[in-house]
Amino acid sequence: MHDYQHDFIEFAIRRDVLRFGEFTLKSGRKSPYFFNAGLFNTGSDLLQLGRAYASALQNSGLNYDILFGPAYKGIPLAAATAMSLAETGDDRPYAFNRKEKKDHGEGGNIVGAPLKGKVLIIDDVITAGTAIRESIDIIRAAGAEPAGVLIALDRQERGQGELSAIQEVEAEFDLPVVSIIRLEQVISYLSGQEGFAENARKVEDYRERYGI
Ligand SMILES: O=P(O)(O)OC[C@H]1O[C@H](OP(=O)(O)OP(=O)(O)O)[C@H](O)[C@@H]1O
Ligand SMILES: O=C(O)c1cc(=O)[nH]c(=O)[nH]1
Repeated sequence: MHDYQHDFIEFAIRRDVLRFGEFTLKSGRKSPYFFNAGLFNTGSDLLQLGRAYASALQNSGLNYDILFGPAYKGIPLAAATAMSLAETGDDRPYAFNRKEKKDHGEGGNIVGAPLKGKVLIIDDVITAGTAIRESIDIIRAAGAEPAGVLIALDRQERGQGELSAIQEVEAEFDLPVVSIIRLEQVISYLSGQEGFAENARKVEDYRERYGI
């Protein structure tokens, strides 16, 4: 595990973004853990979050021309990542969409840099893949091509079939999906921490049952 991944898990637990208990997911599954990126909600959270996304992106070696954050939650994520990349001397354009088309002012539903070349999509999580499919449609409609997807946590669990929604997106669009952390790293972190043994066991059991 890289330092930025270890630090990100501690950061997420500290901010209650990563919680342990019993949670019902969109899928109806009962999960012993939940990741709520909406609780990264201060300026310093955004700063640290942007740095974690930027580290994951640089570590991935992905080749891209522009960052794209799908409305709404992807917007601050793409902006924070672009700022953190710039801090490291890697100044990239970024853009985002409006959910509702605007017909006054400059019009259109893309804001920021023009969508050109290889576009990297940044979001918090992929559940069924709907937001990513919509982003790919937007990118292609602008004459650009998707380069990959960057998210915070990969839960590494099956969707309806044998694959996870992330694996389905990778296979359907031949597109890499990179995450800051994966569930297996959360488990490895918990296993090494005093006071987390019970949570580690429950998360491992869940992974046994639903994991990919
Ligand atoms: O893979 P999916 O099934 O699409 O689920 C994941 C998407 O859902 C959430 O956003 P949401 O669509 O709720 O919009 P928001 O960002 O405006 O909250 C989340 O931020 C992802 O974009
Ligand atoms: O599957 C979900 O509903 C889900 C899981 C999770 O950890 N975080 C989240 O925002 N949604």
